[in-house]
Amino acid sequence: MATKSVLVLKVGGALLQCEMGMARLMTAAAEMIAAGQQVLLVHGGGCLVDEQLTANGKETIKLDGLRVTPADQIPIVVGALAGTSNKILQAAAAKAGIVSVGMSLGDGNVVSAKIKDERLGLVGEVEPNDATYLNFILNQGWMPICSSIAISSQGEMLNVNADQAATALAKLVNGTLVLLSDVSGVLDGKGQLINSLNKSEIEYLVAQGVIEKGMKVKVEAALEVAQWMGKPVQVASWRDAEQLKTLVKGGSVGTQIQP
Ligand SMILES: Nc1ncnc2c1ncn2[C@@H]1O[C@H](COP(=O)(O)OP(=O)(O)O)[C@@H](O)[C@H]1O
Ligand SMILES: CC(=O)N[C@@H](CCC(=O)OP(=O)(O)O)C(=O)O
Repeated sequence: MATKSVLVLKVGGALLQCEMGMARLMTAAAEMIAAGQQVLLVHGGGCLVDEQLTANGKETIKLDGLRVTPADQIPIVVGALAGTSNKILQAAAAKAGIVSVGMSLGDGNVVSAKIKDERLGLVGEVEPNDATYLNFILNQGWMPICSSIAISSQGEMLNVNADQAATALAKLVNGTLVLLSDVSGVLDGKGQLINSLNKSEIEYLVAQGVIEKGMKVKVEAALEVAQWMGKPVQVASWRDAEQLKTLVKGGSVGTQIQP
């Protein structure tokens, strides 16, 4: 049995287009798993969705960092996230010797899902529900790799922002959440890394337009979990080999979002 809390690592879609980044991340995950650390990987894939929508002649609209997802786009979104993105990561995990289980938010009753806001179409909002399935996988020493496609009780396939998916799963397993993006953390107006941020500082930087789009969604998701758990959530980069090494040792990296 693991003594430390489950490490919930969320990776953004840009990782999937970087072989080296994936290999480094999976090597780090394999080291942690070998040391008895349970790791749950949650992934996005926004850039793959963009590519697939364009290839199919569809247009993308985002509202406040979230993709408006009309019914005719959902098969493409589901294919890109629960299909291609998920399997690319499973393949990279296998190469690093990790036994993984590819899954989505729709599996094993892990979350409950409903439509977030009618204006966004088939975009989901999720709440933690039942950890049995995830704990079963983690207790085998396997790594769940979870996409952000959910299914509502009405049987709708829903597109969930992957940072918000990671938030629900981190709460579900009472885990330690680390959000890994393609930037070293939250940057200030001059492009410098901010080491620590609390609620009022976040509100100020959002109002100033310094934190926007995907980073706004990410920081708000991180703050929610930090407050819920009473401990900081880290926003860091999968690109940075040094940050990954520190993470393996249990250290702090990137921007600490304070409760
Ligand atoms: N203050 C900020 N600091 C860092 N990145 C920011 C900031 N404001 C906006 N961003 C943008 O947010 C992006 C990260 O969000 P997102 O694209 O959703 O990442 P991911 O796909 O990794 O979840 C950055 O690449 C950057 O373009
Ligand atoms: C509703 C919504 O916006 N869903 C996201 C899900 C993928 C995602 O979040 O990917 P990244 O982590 O790479 O940004 C989308 O369709 O892009």
